[in-house]
Amino acid sequence: MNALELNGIETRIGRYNVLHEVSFTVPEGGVFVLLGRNGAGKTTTLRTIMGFWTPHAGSVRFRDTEISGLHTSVIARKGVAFVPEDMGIFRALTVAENMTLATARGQFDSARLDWIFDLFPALKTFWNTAAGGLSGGQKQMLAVARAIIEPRALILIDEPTKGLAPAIVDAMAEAFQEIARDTTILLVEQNFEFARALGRDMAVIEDGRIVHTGSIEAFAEDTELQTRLLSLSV
Ligand SMILES: Nc1ncnc2c1ncn2[C@@H]1O[C@H](COP(=O)(O)OP(=O)(O)OP(=O)(O)O)[C@@H](O)[C@H]1O
Repeated sequence: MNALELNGIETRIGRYNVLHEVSFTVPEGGVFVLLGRNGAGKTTTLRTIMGFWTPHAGSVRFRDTEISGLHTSVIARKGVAFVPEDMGIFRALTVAENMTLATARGQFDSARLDWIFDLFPALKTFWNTAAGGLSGGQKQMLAVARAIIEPRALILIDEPTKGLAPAIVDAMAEAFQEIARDTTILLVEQNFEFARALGRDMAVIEDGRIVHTGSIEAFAEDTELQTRLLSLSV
């Protein structure tokens, strides 16, 4: 069974057709990377999966359930979480309060919380600090921690390394590797080295269309393809 399958997705925002026949399959387990230039449609794809946009055609299957057209809260309850690019944290609330709000019943499973503290020790250190006072990397860690405080089958993460220092990016990569042991991650990234360190399979989106799918290692070795699709030179 696959974690996620998009088939012929068309998403319209206002008068604009943003996604055109978007199809790709995310296997269960590990990290799947969606790459693309600015404005290519990566965020719209994640928002469509999460039910913030309803596609006017096509299907989104999460495991064996059709989820397109369902309300975001229903999709979340089925085990899908979203870490948006703006992180969606409450700056005036403490780390503890941000985490509590992300739980299903306002209570922590203590073993799970310990696991999160091992992944992101800064969250334990700043547990009673207002989230607005955290560094950019710590805010991103909080955003990811909120998404995994309850067990999830699939998390959608939008450009988590944007603007972060290299040492923080390395810590994030380690944490994602651990998270991906029992959760499928669909990662939108522009940092190809980060994506490559984590990912196994990938898709490239351009002008709202999927223009390439395959293994990330094959893509990493094909510099001509990278330059053509992403203007990358690695
Ligand atoms: N709410 C909106 N209203 C109108 N147009 C939108 C909206 N959201 C996205 N778009 C348009 O859809 C296209 C895809 O945007 P999207 O944010 O999905 O791209 P992206 O690949 O995530 O880019 P970035 O890397 O810059 O975040 C862009 O042309 C954008 O202007």
